[in-house]
Amino acid sequence: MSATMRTSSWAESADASSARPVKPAYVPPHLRNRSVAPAEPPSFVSNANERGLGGNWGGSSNSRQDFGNGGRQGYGSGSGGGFNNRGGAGMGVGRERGGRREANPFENDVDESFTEQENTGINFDAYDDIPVETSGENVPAPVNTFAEIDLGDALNQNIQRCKYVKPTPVQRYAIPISLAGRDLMACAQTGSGKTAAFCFPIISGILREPYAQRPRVARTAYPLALILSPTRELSCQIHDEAKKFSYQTGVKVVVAYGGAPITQQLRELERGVDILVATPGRLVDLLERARVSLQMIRYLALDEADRMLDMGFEPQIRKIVEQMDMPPPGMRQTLLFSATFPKEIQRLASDFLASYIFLAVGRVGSSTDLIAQRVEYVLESDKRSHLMDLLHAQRENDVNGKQGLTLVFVETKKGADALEHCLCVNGFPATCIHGDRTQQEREQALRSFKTGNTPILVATDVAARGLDIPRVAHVVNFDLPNDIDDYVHRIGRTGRAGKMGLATAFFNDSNLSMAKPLADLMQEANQEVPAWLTRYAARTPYGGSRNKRTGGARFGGRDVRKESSYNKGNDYYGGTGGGYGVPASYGGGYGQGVTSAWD
Ligand SMILES: Nc1ncnc2c1ncn2[C@@H]1O[C@H](COP(=O)(O)OP(=O)(O)OP(=O)(O)O)[C@@H](O)[C@H]1O
Repeated sequence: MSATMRTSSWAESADASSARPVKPAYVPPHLRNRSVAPAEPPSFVSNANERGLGGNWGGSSNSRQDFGNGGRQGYGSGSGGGFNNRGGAGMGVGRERGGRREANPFENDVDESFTEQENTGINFDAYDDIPVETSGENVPAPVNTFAEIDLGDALNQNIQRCKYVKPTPVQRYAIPISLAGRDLMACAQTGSGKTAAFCFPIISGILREPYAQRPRVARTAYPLALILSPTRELSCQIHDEAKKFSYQTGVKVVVAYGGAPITQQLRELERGVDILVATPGRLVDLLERARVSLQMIRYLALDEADRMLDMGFEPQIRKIVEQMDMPPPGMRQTLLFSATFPKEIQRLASDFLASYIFLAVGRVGSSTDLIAQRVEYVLESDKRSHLMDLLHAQRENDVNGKQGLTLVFVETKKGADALEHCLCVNGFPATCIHGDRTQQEREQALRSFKTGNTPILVATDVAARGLDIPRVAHVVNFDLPNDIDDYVHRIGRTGRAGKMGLATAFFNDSNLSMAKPLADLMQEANQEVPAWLTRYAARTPYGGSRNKRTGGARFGGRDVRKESSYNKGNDYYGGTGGGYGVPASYGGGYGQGVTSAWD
């Protein structure tokens, strides 16, 4: 067990630093003879090398103790709300195909240490003035209630079990569009219920035509739907959600992701699969072993689609979608979802779609914006002490004894380890997640964070997208990302499903390229932009094309087909008209006939 796990109470730990031989001990602000005000940014003419308050915590990493992992729970054996927490035998009342009892996926909900049910207190009024824009031909009308949609009794019952009272804006639009059989590119803000927006129509569609004849080839699975996501943890989360939505429907959901033993996943696949949730790497492996065939795929969903189609993942996605045996666009239904959709990614994505509808659901109206954003000028050398000041203040302000969770984003895996260590030795219970940790360690870290045992999680971007962790009260961008879209996803780990959240970013001269996009984004969200950031923004250009947001003031993306240059093919992708694989039927026809709806 790491030091983080051994710390029983955050409140005790920061003050009880004498209990362990830790060096250097964190000195809370009230015990220091110093001001705790954040460092002022240097003037633009000075070299930014003046030191702010606080000691140099950088030295502490040399004194790292070996916390080891000895006490960590084994893979898949943890209790309470863990990822891929399948196989709770005998708990459920349902029955899967093949006669196995179906575990009750709702049981873990009450197993969480936070007993308030997160979904009951959603401030849906905050969604009332949210802007919505749709484009494409014959856009189906949105609905206001789940009752208006014919999802079937079993699915409706599960929606009730999830305590979803009414659809979120993205669900109001995306579900009727998908049920009408249309391809969809949906861009909606973080934490707004996109998972259900693509899962409901898929489950409902499979239930409506459940008897598709599938080939009988020994040891090869023929799923009807494929949901791809960029990280293992997100795939597990989608799997957990999809299991809830499909409980007692007979629809079988299986997850396959790297870093975990493949044999267990193969066994699950052999038992039958309707919906396969997967990360691209493990899926390619399964396809190459001929243990999965995509021949029967009727639904393809890409969650975090812009991430899936950027340089890191695109070749694998093309291989899966275009070079194996998956039916082509038009023969399958394709649903792409994200909170951000840069233009160049939209162009790539159109290769996978047929006559699609673009849906943009904007941020919640400014006065009720759910995430309060702060940016503070903090020199590199002061970041650690400044973070500990924030964490300390947070603890002091905690009136009801129920500490919110804090997610701290750093740039590198080494940086994550070092910061976790520094926090631990200074009595702040922290754990970390990044790509160099084993899957077992990653899952344990998340579980410990989620349950509140370790209320501080230091993470690289592996945790930036999609993870839905209740009670994340504060996201700290200890190191700012280089891309404003990454910032949007990171801060979206708080303020989810109508809840309020706080996001603090540390900015210094190494983040100049982010000054303007950050200032613009904060202004759009009606956040207070510090005068010094405005000055930086005025002096520094955008940090490359990726930092020009496509969505303008209200959206995380806008339909690229509306741009006059769309078919001219003279941007940096270099193709000529149609070079993006845009179906001929588009032919510029989106200039007119574009429907636009405002909620
Ligand atoms: N109709 C609804 N009513 C109440 N809660 C809902 C509803 N739909 C979804 N939720 C809850 O909202 C939370 C966020 O949903 P989800 O994780 O799907 O967001 P997301 O849009 O995919 O976010 P991200 O962009 O970060 O991936 C989840 O806890 C989910 O259970």
